[in-house]
Amino acid sequence: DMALAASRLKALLSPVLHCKPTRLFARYNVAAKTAQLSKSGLRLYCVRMDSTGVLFRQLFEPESCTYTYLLADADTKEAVLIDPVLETVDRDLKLINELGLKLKVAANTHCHADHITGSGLLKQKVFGLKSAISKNSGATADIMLSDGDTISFGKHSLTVRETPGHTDGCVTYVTGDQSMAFTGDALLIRGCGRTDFQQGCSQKLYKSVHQRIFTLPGHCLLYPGHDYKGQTVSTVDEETKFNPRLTKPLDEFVKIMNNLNLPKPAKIDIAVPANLVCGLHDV
Ligand SMILES: N[C@@H](CCC(=O)N[C@@H](CSS)C(=O)NCC(=O)O)C(=O)O
Repeated sequence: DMALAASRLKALLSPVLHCKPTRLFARYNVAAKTAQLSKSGLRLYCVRMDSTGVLFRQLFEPESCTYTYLLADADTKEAVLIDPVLETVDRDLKLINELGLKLKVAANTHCHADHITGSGLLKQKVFGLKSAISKNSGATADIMLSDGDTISFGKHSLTVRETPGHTDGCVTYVTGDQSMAFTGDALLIRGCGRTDFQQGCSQKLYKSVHQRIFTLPGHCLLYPGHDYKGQTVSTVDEETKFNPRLTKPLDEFVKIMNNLNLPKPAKIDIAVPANLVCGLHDV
């Protein structure tokens, strides 16, 4: 009957549309709405529960335009938080508690320069929580990650791919089925992380993206560490076709990166030292 057909269609379309239909409207003109949304206290996030039973939330911190990602095993309730932000720790914990999840690991994609990580404060608030960061980051954490390491949550896991270039310690976290990758600041949607401080190197970044991210399956969903225009998700196929920087040959890419002329992140002088020790609250 019609109801059954409609529910089957919805189920079929769900992974394609990715967001709950009501949230799809928020995708349009999101840049113009971001300030308004944050003022009204509404959370801008994307929802997914795929057939493998990974529960997923994309959370946004509007001051630094940082994405935090929550992934959990829907059965065991074990959860991982990628790139938590100090200012939104209570929001994240509220959601984690509402969903009945057990937060096991707070994993950073790198030592951030623009905001303070929430890992240290989370460790104070969640008994047994472990922090994780690349061993090449210069920072301290409970779990020091190397290429190929995995972070498990229930029957699921994230695999570490080292993607240096924005910083030496940048990593991309890839789900076990390679359907999602969390690229931090190595690859942004139609952009990439800057390479003008913290060991930044445009040649290294180009190699990382081409060899470690663009080699993932074309349908792999790419979730960046930031977005300044309201974009939420991309795919390997899309970025290999439309990324205005990384589709260029290496020499042109290097020229683009040398001429970005971006102002220094406002919080760099407090964020970097704090993030070397897991945020203001220490490991
Ligand atoms: N205005 C922001 C900093 C914006 C910025 O520099 N973003 C970084 C990632 S955070 S270090 C970046 O790599 N941007 C690339 C780009 O093309 O925009 C602030 O003051 O915090």
